[in-house]
Amino acid sequence: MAGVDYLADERNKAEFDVDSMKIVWAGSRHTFEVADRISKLVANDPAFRKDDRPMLPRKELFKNTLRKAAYAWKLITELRLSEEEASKLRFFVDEPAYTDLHWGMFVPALKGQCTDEQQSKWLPLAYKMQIIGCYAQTELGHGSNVQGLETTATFDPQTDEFVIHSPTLTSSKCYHTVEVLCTWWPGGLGKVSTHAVVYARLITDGKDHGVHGFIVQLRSMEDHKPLPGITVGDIGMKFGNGAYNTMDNGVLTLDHVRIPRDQMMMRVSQVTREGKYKQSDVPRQLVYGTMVYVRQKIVADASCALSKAVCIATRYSAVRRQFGSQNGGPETQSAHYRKSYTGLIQVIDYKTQQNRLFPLLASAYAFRFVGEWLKWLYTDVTQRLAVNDFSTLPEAHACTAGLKSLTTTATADGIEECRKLCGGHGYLCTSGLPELFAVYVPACTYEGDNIVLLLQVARFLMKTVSQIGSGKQPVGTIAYMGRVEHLLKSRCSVQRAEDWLNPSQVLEAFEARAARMSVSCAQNLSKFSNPEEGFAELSADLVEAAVAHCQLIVVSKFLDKLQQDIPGKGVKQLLQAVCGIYYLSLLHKHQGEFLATSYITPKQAALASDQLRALYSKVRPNAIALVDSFNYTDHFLGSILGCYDGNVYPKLYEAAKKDPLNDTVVPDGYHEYLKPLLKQQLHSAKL
Ligand SMILES: CC/C=C\C/C=C\C/C=C\C/C=C\CC/C=C/C(=O)SCCNC(=O)CCNC(=O)[C@H](O)C(C)(C)COP(=O)(O)OP(=O)(O)OC[C@H]1O[C@@H](n2cnc3c(N)ncnc32)[C@H](O)[C@@H]1OP(=O)(O)O
Ligand SMILES: Cc1cc2nc3c(=O)[nH]c(=O)nc-3n(C[C@H](O)[C@H](O)[C@H](O)COP(=O)(O)OP(=O)(O)OC[C@H]3O[C@@H](n4cnc5c(N)ncnc54)[C@H](O)[C@@H]3O)c2cc1C
Repeated sequence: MAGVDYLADERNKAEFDVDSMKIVWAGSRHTFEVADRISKLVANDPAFRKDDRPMLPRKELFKNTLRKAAYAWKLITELRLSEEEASKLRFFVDEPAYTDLHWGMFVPALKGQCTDEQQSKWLPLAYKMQIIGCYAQTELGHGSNVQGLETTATFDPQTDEFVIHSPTLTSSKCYHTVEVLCTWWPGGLGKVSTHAVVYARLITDGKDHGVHGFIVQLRSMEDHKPLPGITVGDIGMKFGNGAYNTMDNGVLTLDHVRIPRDQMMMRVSQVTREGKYKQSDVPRQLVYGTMVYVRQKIVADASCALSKAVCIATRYSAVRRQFGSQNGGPETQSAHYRKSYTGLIQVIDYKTQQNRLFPLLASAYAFRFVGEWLKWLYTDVTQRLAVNDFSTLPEAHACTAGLKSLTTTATADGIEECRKLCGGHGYLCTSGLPELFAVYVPACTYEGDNIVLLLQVARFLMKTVSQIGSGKQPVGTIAYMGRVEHLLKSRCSVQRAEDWLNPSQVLEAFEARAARMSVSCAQNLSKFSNPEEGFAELSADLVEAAVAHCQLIVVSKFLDKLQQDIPGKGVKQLLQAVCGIYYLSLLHKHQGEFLATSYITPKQAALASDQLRALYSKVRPNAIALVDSFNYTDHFLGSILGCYDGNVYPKLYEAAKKDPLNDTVVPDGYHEYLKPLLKQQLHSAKL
């Protein structure tokens, strides 16, 4: 039944202005309008079809991605799209591709690590895609430990060149196996990139200066063949069908490959014509700047992935009915469902479903706002660096690392929970959830393993605690440590469930928990004579303290958002309820920590749970409108269960009919394998 909106009754229940919420979600009216226009452009163009991805063999899948990327570029140039519109177009095409790495890492690395002169040479080529680049840092044997990379860049003063060399095949002493030490993983490297930013140990005059970035041409601009000394290829199939296999993650060995001296990225440090190593007046850590940039982007992206999953699970939970009486249904049902499902319960009305779904819905909003704030922080630190103010760099590193870890872990887990929330149908590829999970889950690993990144946050926290009382006042996200004495002895004043809606009370609860966990770790660390040994021994506790600190940041940025002027009928009130669900569900989940640090009592924890249930009831009638506010097209969602009109069952049935296995009634292989088997059983039965 074309045109019927099976979720119309749900939409009519909304108590807030959805159009205004769409603007809040997008960040501004302008951003909303761009996203709305570009998403429809993509959705209406059959060239961007993506429902066939799980069924395509790798080569075809990959060729399709090349086709889509080339077509997208054609549109971008022909329609003269702005940088903002072009990046939205790539986003809504929604297919991992070499372009993510070209625009997402190669170009930012050139911008952040090259001198002005180098940028004026390389950036115009990259902007016009006359060269395509990737970010080649990770090696087969070294990913997290960047300082341990083994590729070398040795300066040859005779020729004014660097000789880039991957360690050769070396015999491993144990097991007598051969260990290959090469670059491994970079996206876009395997089959596409003409150039790479390669990270290698800089050697001048026999001295090792640590890891630096170099621009290396990989392939001929004439025939795309690897240049002499370069061996390059794809690393093979990854998790899931379709999914991230549209990306050519690659392997690279460099056998004494020569590049001109001016292809060392020289913003942070330089090598002179004479081979002298010079360090600029900037911290060495700026060599890692591209990772800080991308981690910030990944945080913003987490809310997109989680909101997609939540939109699917919420719409489907309103469509799906289980149990209940056959006689007399809730009065809000649409005519269609009243006829066929009278009295059956929408699964979204089960409190257990709400208890799993609504905190994820709230997390999607929370990550959106913290992502906005992190973008501001990143812009701020970049402006400071430009005028040699490096004071906020450690905080920016801790925030990007910690929030990248927190949001990607919660998002990956959340997508999987949404799959389960959709019952059996969630397991179908047509639900969109298996592919979303398979594409998303490596975000917990790339750009820094999430545990490794939390340990960076923990180091920052321990450093801050050790400086308390030294006169150095902590600022920014760590300012609460300046009030540590108060936070260690204060007690929660909540007496009624509604008191948990008081922002300053909530903030103090999260600050007290984070401060107490950090201080407790610091006290335990001080018992070790060797601090590094202590850090390793206590690392599990340190990770928990880091998580508490990062959750505090997300909660505080959500509360800050609510201090702003938010126009639109009922929008602010709904966001207050959503924010409440975010922090109260965290409080409930980590109750043990809030109780163990003695800031709250068991009675206050119970009151928090009461308030949380009340907020579920407030959000329930608004749930569909809250996910409609993401403004996702059916194309972008890529899910039958999440389709806008809620007409799920006929669509599932039609999609199943189109599966290649249903091309024939009798399957291929029947005559070879089934018939003889069945005949044999018939024969033995007769005997
Ligand atoms: C489908 C994509 C979807 C969404 C994304 C959206 C947009 C993004 C676009 C494209 C991305 C697409 C796909 C992703 C592709 C993935 C790419 C990659 O994975 S690239 C490789 C990334 N690798 C890593 O992240 C490695 C992790 N390791 C590290 O970062 C560091 O080595 C580590 C932080 C672990 C360093 O530890 P440490 O032992 O302390 O080393 P070091 O001595 O080097 O550090 C000393 C000193 O420096 C501080 N520090 C460390 N890092 C930074 C930094 N980045 N910035 C500032 N400061 C830093 C460290 O804290 C320490 O400080 P103190 O001395 O203690 O003060
Ligand atoms: C899909 C995908 C795309 C990628 N794209 C790129 C790319 O474009 N360019 C690029 O250069 N790289 C890329 N990578 C590589 C990625 O950056 C690394 O895999 C990542 O940084 C993790 O490093 P690792 O693989 O060495 O993990 P490992 O460090 O080997 O992690 C293994 C385990 O050890 C634990 N561990 C490691 N160190 C510690 C520690 N100090 N303390 C406690 N636990 C520890 C980890 O928590 C983890 O559980 C990509 C990876 C993936 C999966």
